[in-house]
Amino acid sequence: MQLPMQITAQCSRSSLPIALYNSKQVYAIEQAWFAQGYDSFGLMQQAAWQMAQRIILLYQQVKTQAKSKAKHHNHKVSQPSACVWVGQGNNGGDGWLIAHYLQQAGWQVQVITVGIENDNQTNDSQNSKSAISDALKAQRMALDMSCPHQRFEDMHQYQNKNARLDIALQADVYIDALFGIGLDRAPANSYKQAIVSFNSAAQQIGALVVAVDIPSGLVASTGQVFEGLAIQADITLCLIARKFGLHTKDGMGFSGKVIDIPLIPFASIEPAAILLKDGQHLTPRCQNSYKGSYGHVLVVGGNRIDGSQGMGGAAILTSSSAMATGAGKITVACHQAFHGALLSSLPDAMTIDLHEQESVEHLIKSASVVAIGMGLGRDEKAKILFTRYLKAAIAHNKTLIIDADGLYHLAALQRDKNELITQLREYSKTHNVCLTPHSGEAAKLLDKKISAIENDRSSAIHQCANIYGGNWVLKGAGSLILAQGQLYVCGAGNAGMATAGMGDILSGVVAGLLAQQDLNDEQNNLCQAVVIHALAGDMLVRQSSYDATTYDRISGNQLLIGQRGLQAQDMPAAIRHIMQKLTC
Ligand SMILES: NC(=O)C1=CN([C@@H]2O[C@H](COP(=O)(O)OP(=O)(O)OC[C@H]3O[C@@H](n4cnc5c(N)ncnc54)[C@H](O)[C@@H]3O)[C@@H](O)[C@H]2O)[C@@H](O)CC1
Ligand SMILES: Nc1ncnc2c1ncn2[C@@H]1O[C@H](COP(=O)(O)OP(=O)(O)O)[C@@H](O)[C@H]1O
Repeated sequence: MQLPMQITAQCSRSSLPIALYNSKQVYAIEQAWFAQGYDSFGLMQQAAWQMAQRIILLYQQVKTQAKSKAKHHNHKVSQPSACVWVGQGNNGGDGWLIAHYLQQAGWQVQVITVGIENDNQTNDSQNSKSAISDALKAQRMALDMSCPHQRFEDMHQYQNKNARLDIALQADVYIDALFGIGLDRAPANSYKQAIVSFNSAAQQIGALVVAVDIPSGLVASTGQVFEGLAIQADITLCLIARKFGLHTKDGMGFSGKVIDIPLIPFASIEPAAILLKDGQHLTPRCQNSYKGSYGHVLVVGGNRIDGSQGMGGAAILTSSSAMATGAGKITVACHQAFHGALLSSLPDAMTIDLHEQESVEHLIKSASVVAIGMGLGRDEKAKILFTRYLKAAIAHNKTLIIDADGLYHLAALQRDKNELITQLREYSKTHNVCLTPHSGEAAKLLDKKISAIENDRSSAIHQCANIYGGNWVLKGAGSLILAQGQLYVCGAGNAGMATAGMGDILSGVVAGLLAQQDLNDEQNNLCQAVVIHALAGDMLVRQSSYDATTYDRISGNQLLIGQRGLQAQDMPAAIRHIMQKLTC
């Protein structure tokens, strides 16, 4: 459902970083609270009461918006209704109590139970005693008020799997309380079917979908959705602490707008990660400065393997975006077949033949930052170049960005137990080395399957850092950044950016920012680069607070770019815009 402006504004980007926690940590926070003598059922009642109030408010906002849009107002006030789907755990307990409080507030409610045998029994022997008792207490409290309910397993949707759209339970709001942070395996049987039915029924009737704590099917600690199946929420009411999984991998796509319901104070637990949504302010340039004040980026990539078309575009994109961040000088060491193309799209850059090894080494010595690997190629000749230039960059104490084919060669060096990996790891303890794989590249670096990386991206990025040293970005929806041992999640970016060359653009932003010594550590670090890149992508598809008019490069006509068709070459203009906004 399209959410009204008031709701999106409530959840709009704030510049304050938000701490993210995994399930284990949230359970620990709860336990610490109970250890102080607070009652767990009391907390559940508090949670449900606050969520019920929030749902009433959200529904009023949706209703007001719908009315103002309708040509002929229907002034008849109808009783609002909610269909609450509950599972057997405490998340289900929250659901029962929300139904109870909404009913008390005059709503018409209908509870659909899943995996619950009858009114007085939960059927999961694995559940802890206290968890069962809280969920059961909640259930009994709702049933004592004659809360209407039915078992999903008895419904037509479940009985006749092929006709699941036949019955759509009418309700204004669909509330998902099937699973919370306790989900630890793929929903099967009636649970699986319930998630499918919930989504299709809610979509069919256009209900507002509210997830309790986390959309069911989404794993709080990883952002993974088992078998692609989870509740598609418009709004997630996140209890106690913001869950890591809401913001990375599948999380962003299933959670909708996230609203915090903090409930209890806590301070002593180190978060699993920090969510970044906005860039740091950039200090304006000093009047009395020259190009040398803003660094020299050397881009090493854009090769042409004998007989192939080559990958000159990668180097062009990296250098264009480095320039867009304000780097003072750019030299591109690429195959000479691309020098003409490069200069016609970026006349500000200098070029050198990638294969003139001594000259490139000489340039490495004078550059401030070396970005290596974009379109470098994966053949033996490219491997020799990579090894030689990497050694030169280390020997000359350069800030390094390694991406794309450079990562492929690193993985090969690691497989060969080449001592350059040990050297790199040691070097990165005292120098800035940034490595920016996507999941496929991370899989190569760790010699694992891509699915193993995707199932636990946080663990993958930590493993990369342990083996190779350095600061890392694991790219994708909700990119992870591991810098100086701290994990961050980029809360900006969109699926339009899933297109060729976007990673090359990111390398250029990292290189361009790191080259600018007039910016302090807060302003020119890896996190800042990832966020600027993502905000630029969002700006182009009008998904950010940095919206600006975009113009067609050739015709000069105003453009309305959507996610489909966003191109990497659109990015440098947007990056310039974000840089300017952050400087204001
Ligand atoms: N009293 C408390 O501690 C509070 C808990 N709260 C709620 O409690 C939730 C966590 O409760 P729980 O720990 O009971 O977790 P869940 O409500 O997510 O349920 C976990 C139960 O489901 C089972 N399960 C996991 N995956 C399954 C699958 N695929 N198929 C079938 N069964 C599966 C588990 O074995 C476990 O028994 C939070 O998300 C939050 O909604 C809130 O009420 C705040 C207070
Ligand atoms: N769905 C998405 N949401 C947010 N950001 C995305 C999404 N898909 C891709 N991106 C971003 O776009 C960039 C793509 O990089 P990469 O896969 O390396 O592209 P390429 O190899 O073609 O240059 C990364 O920064 C990534 O985080």
